[in-house]
Amino acid sequence: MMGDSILFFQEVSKAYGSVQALEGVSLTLAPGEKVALLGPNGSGKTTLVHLSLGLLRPDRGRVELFGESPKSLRARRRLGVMLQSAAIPPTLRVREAVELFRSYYPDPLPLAETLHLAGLEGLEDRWYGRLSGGQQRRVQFALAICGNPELLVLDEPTVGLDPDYRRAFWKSLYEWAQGKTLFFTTHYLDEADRWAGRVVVLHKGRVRADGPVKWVKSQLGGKVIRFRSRIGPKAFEGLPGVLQASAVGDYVELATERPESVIPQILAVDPNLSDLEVREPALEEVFHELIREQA
Ligand SMILES: Nc1ncnc2c1ncn2[C@@H]1O[C@H](COP(=O)(O)OP(=O)(O)OP(=O)(O)O)[C@@H](O)[C@H]1O
Repeated sequence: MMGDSILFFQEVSKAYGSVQALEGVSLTLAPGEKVALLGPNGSGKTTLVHLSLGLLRPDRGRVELFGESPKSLRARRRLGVMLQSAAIPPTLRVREAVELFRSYYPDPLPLAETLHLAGLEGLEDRWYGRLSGGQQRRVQFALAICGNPELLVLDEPTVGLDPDYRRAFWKSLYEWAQGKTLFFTTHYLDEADRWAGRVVVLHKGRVRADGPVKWVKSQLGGKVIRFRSRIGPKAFEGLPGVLQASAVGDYVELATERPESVIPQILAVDPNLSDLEVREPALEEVFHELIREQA
């Protein structure tokens, strides 16, 4: 395996019948990394997560968790997991569920701290099956962190959470996750942008981009020039160095690789433009571009 990696994939492929879900995926997670796994529906994210956890076997290649088979009990005791669905008995009370899961781990978090981090205070005596979908998600989060694991794997953890709790969830997670390794999938690109130090973009079962968020953003080499103008985006579209022009609310936005050469030209087209700024593209813009390139 690679050094003291937490998770290691080497040339991993997995097919379901004729559907090639993953193809030649290599990936290493180092201790303490916060990694978001992104990709459109069906790109192979859940398959990759399930392989990491030993729930699936690769057809080809190698998967190691803490340097061992993901099926090994020793490796699993260092791992917390929150998947898209959870088989938790409906008549188990919240406190009982957390106590049960804590008992699987050698050095669990205190019960009160777990309940606090997951926002479950006041719900301890409720049956799991009688909770709302969002509350059940909180219980699943509590079960994922209650063992105080070194690696936390989360598959779309914030689906079904309202915006307030989504924010609270990430805040709690980060409070807990100092020094831990985090691997999560999400369709909310703002979550990856804000909370991951590194993003891996999957598309059609292959890794399309892998690196620090800033690096992935610079992959396309682009910047966005934004300004207010009475003249519409069409007037700027054909200028040399402008890749794309669009109207966003009152603003015109231009994608370019050479803002320094484009700015004098746009000032020549509209000397009265205002609120000029040059910014990095949002992860969302880069993501769609990366996928479009490969379509
Ligand atoms: N058990 C299965 N049997 C057959 N095909 C499957 C199975 N599980 C997944 N697939 C297919 O494998 C591909 C990858 O699916 P996967 O669930 O890994 O994607 P995903 O990126 O997690 O998608 P989503 O964002 O929709 O959750 C898809 O084409 C999917 O239809």
